[in-house]
Amino acid sequence: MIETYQRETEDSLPRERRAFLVELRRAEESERSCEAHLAELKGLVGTLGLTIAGTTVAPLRSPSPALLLGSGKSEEIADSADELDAGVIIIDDDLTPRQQRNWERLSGCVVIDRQEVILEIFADRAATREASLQVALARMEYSLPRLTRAWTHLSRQRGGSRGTRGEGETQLESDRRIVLAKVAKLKKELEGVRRQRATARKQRRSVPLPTVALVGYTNAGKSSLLNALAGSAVNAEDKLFATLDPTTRRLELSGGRSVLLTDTVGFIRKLPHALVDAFRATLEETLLADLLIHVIDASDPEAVEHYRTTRQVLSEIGAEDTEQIIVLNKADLPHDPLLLAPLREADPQALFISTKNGLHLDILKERIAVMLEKHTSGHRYRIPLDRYDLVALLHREGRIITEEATGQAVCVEAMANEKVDSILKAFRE
Ligand SMILES: Nc1nc2c(ncn2[C@@H]2O[C@H](COP(=O)(O)OP(=O)(O)OP(=O)(O)O)[C@@H](O)[C@H]2O)c(=O)[nH]1
Ligand SMILES: [Mg+2]
Repeated sequence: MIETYQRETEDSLPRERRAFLVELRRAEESERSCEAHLAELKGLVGTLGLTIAGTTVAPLRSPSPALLLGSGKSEEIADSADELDAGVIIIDDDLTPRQQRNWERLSGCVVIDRQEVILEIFADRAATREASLQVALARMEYSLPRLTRAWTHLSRQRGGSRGTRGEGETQLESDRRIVLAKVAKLKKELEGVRRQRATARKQRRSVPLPTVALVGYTNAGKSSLLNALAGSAVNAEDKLFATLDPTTRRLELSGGRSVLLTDTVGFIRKLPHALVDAFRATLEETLLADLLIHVIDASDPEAVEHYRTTRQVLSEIGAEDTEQIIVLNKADLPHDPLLLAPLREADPQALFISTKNGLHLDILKERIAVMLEKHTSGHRYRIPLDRYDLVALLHREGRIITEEATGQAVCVEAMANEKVDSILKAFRE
């Protein structure tokens, strides 16, 4: 069934900003999850600043190499887009370069697949040099086999210039060479930026605090949780992919313990591989963490699928074995306990929280402290006040867990390497 939208929004934007959305429904997929996917796609497309002229759900039985869908259905979709005056068709799946080209020929529209939608959003969001370079690289990797398309990127079309079509073999070859040269240049520049970041991380690590990374589906509330726990003001918005760069804050736990808490980029169903590759360095913050807090929007009917997607991306980057605390966020909103049962099965200790009203944040902090205990169990030293140089040494070279001044001595619980420990041996308790 083709669903159309009200005329007023239809008339307000030119044809090239009006999109017709196609959700594919595979045999094994339930109607409910298909609807949820379409709702998510609408959110993504809205984020891109396009108007939705109409939507349809097309059953996908056996994928065709030419158009993915059968030719009859494809023509029907192209006609609907035309009737609704949509200049963009968005298909919520991956299209091969050939399928995309065929679709554009068939419809006369710009035809965009899911990967490109996500790439475009990342491109819009990228604020730092590193994020911009990473996204640029991912986009080039995506566009390289698609150089014969009428428009390489939506943004170009948004900018109003249609770009010249790479006509003929020679034009295509020179386009390829240009793109490859750009890729090489970007990679080199990225290397430089990453080296800087590695240095920054090393400096942070030289105050060796345990690290905790917030991970989860986009819009789950990771940045909000960082703000609520660490009292910071990281950008948290009802926007998909509000965060592209990791932000780290110090979090004080009970008993004078501290940890470093890092907010990271959100994940999404079918996250383009090119992006996972490009963001590998950023995602390293997750990989190197001692503990992950997996944030789930409990009010989202797709919470379980979001959980699985996040697990899958974590395993893609090699962080699947890192210990996790599952938090079911937005508990202040209505949620269905039955729907969430698989999550409680995966982690019987999964904790309902709300960053909005502060529910259970104290318990979460306790839980973090307990989980990190094993990373922080060191020795207790009783250091006389006149040997404050040794306390300073521990501060410099070790990881302080607790510190307390008592009369003539300072009692420090700390992790230290063997060398430092041997210097302090006489003061061990
Ligand atoms: N009702 C309610 N809303 C919340 C809660 N936590 C976060 N939100 C809202 O959810 C939206 C997304 O929050 P963010 O913290 O930006 O989510 P994120 O996981 O960082 O998202 P990305 O950076 O896009 O991956 C915002 O509009 C928040 O205000 C909560 O406990 N309850
Ligand atoms: Mg965020």
